[in-house]
Order: sequence, then structure tokens, then C-alpha cells
Amino acid sequence: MPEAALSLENITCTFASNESAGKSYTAVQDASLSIAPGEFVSVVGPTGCGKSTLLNVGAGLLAPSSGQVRVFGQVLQGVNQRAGYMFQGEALMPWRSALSNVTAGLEFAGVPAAEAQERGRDWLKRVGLGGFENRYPHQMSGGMRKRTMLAQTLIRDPDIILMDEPFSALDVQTRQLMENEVLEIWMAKRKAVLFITHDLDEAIAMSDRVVVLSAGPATHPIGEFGIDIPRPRDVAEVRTNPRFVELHKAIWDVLREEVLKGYAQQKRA
Ligand SMILES: Nc1ncnc2c1ncn2[C@@H]1O[C@H](COP(=O)(O)OP(=O)(O)OP(=O)(O)O)[C@@H](O)[C@H]1O
Repeated sequence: MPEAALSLENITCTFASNESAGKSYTAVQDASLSIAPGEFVSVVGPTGCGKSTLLNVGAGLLAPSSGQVRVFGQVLQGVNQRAGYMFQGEALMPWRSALSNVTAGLEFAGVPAAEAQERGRDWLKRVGLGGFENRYPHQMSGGMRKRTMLAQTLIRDPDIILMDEPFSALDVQTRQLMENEVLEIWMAKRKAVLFITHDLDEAIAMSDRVVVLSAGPATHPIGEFGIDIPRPRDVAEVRTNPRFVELHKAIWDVLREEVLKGYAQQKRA
């Protein structure tokens, strides 16, 4: 079997409880998940189940209580340098222009300013923001800010792309445009992607494989579905494909109960 780009092996994450001293909460328990080079994998699960926790472990931003992460076969220690991470919220620096936000990672890595700027302009064009280099985050729409974040994530050409509900704050049309753009970029580069979403339609439309997580506590994968719908795909059109409808039903059968459990837990909390 070829070496996985990213492999989470028997990950458990236990946090000290913020509410009651001395108590702990095991968000994730014995979760294993691996992504092949070039594979697009989505993880879906009920709200609060531990999706971001798993992604943070894969990014090397959170050390698991037990288990290990391998990146192209090497045990991960510290931050995952082969990965680019696109966060759920707004992560642009308000005092920097679009261009300067996009080039920040290159600057920090010591790339000469002229080269960084050239690559930055090129990436801004690729995400449809040519001509908006000098806009500051507050002068951009939500979609433009997300495009800037996408360029910021991809400019370092990471081998692994980690995305945490990157488009959840966008309106449906902008969201579909951006999903198609991400697919187009991914088709050209074929990097390993771990994509977190609570939106099953988005997961199926984008992915090679969809992994379903159980409701927390002690979240772990409970189902895995290969998405055998031909590419290239248009995320809006693919939804009417009979295979899409079939897969949606099969995955929802597994996910539905977990969503209900997650919802009941949130109401109790
Ligand atoms: N640093 C922390 N300390 C304590 N508890 C935490 C910490 N990080 C996460 N948790 C808890 O772990 C659980 C999983 O959180 P996580 O953010 O991974 O869920 P999620 O599935 O990404 O949520 P959402 O769908 O709302 O984005 C939650 O109950 C959360 O409160």
C-alpha cells in the first residue's frame, strides 16, 4: 500500500473541563484516519463532536493525549510543516493588505520580498482577486476574504491541505463558486486534502471519500464511503446525479442518528 500523506493513528484527546475542576472530557477516542497523497477526504459529524480537534492534531497544533500522527511515514513532532491550514473563522491580519496577507507565510519562511510579491500576485489572480491586491480585509466582502485566505493557504504549495469548514459563513452562491474553484485547483495539483464540514452535500460533491464521525464524547469514525462519481464535478450539478442521491441516502442513514444525539447533548449542556 502506498504511504499515506497523513495518518492519524489511534488518536485520543482528553481535555481538562473548564466548568468543573478536576473533571476531564474525552472529545476524541481511539480515532484513526488516513489520507493518501492526492486524495480528497471529507470528515462529517454532528456539531461539537471533535472535527476541529482532529484537524488540529493533524496540523500539529494540538498534541493528542495518546496515539500518533504520521506525515508521509514520519512521526509528527511539533507543527506539521507539510500542511497548509485554512481555518473556519476569519484569519486575515486586518493591518495587512490582501497581497501582504497572502505573502506573509512566504515572508516568515524567508523568501525574498520580490519573489514573494510575484507569487502573491499570481495566487491572488488564481483565486479571482487580480486587481484587489491593495484592499484591506475590512474593504473586502466575506467571499473575497475567503479567497484571500485560500491563496494564503496554498501559496506555500503544501503537500497536505487542511480545511476546517472554510466556506460555512458564505451565502450559497458564493460558496458553490468557491467549492468549484477549490476543486479546480485541487484537480491541477492533486494534493492530499482533509476537509471538515457539517454539510453532507458539500462533502459528497467535493470528495473521493467521506468519513462519518460519531457524536461526542469519545468521537471516532463510524463509517466510510468512497465517492465514485466521475470528475470533473460541478458542485451544483452533481447534486442531481442519481449516484449522488444514492450516496447521500446511505451516508445520511449513518449520520442522522449521530446528529440527533449531538443535538440532544447540546440541549442538555
Ligand atoms: N481546548 C479545549 N479544552 C476543553 N474542551 C475542548 C477544547 N477543545 C475542544 N474542546 C471540546 O471538545 C469537543 C469537540 O470540539 P471541536 O471543536 O473539535 O468540535 P467540532 O466538531 O469541530 O465542532 P463544530 O462542528 O461546532 O465546529 C467540544 O465539546 C469542545 O467543547
